[in-house]
Amino acid sequence: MAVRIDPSILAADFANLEAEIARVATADLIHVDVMDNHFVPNLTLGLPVVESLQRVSPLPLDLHLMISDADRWAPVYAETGAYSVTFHAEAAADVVATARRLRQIGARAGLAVKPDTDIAPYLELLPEFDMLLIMTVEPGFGGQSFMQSTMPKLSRASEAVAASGLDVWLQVDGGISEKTIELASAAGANTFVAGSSVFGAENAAEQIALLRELARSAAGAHTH
Ligand SMILES: O=C(CO)[C@H](O)[C@H](O)COP(=O)(O)O
Ligand SMILES: [Fe+2]
Repeated sequence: MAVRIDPSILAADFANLEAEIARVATADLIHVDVMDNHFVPNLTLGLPVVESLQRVSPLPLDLHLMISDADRWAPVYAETGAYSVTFHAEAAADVVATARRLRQIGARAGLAVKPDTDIAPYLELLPEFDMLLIMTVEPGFGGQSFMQSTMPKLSRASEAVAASGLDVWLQVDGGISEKTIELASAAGANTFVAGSSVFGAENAAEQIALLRELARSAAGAHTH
């Protein structure tokens, strides 16, 4: 089973992003948290920085938009050439129309839900998405504790994806470390965002390898 590790640059040195991305070159994707101080109470980076990262990153960019008015802005971010654009269900008026726009532009379309948002209404829309992001912390800040209470929702999504036969990735984001990744993998996640646990490690490549190995072995435990 494919396991993807996506370091979140929220935990990197923002003055040296190109060098920081080089430290995690053995990962699969670079996770970029865009926050607008409106949808979430924090402000990170926007289009000019995403465009610059797009020019220098050897790995595909996985944009996580924590911004209001996702219907309007998600396609604009996709136009930067990003590999994947994930927007929040809570921030979009028409999730299907927005996902279709993203795919038309050539990006993978991801749909994110906060810990308290039910995933059930979106599971019948699986063919419209390439990825579901089940947040495992309240979006807004790095370094928070993994919320195990989100695991039943992840299992439910995993069962729906398996039943559909579609290759929709299941991503988790928030508090993913060597202590929590097996739980998320056993519940069906295959795409793991890790900020502080990767960028906070002395040897980021070793930490990525460890997370990958733990996720792989725990995935074997998962049965539908
Ligand atoms: O979307 C996010 C926060 O809203 C980040 O991607 C996430 O928090 C990663 O940080 P950490 O691994 O340190 O929890
Ligand atoms: Fe994120």
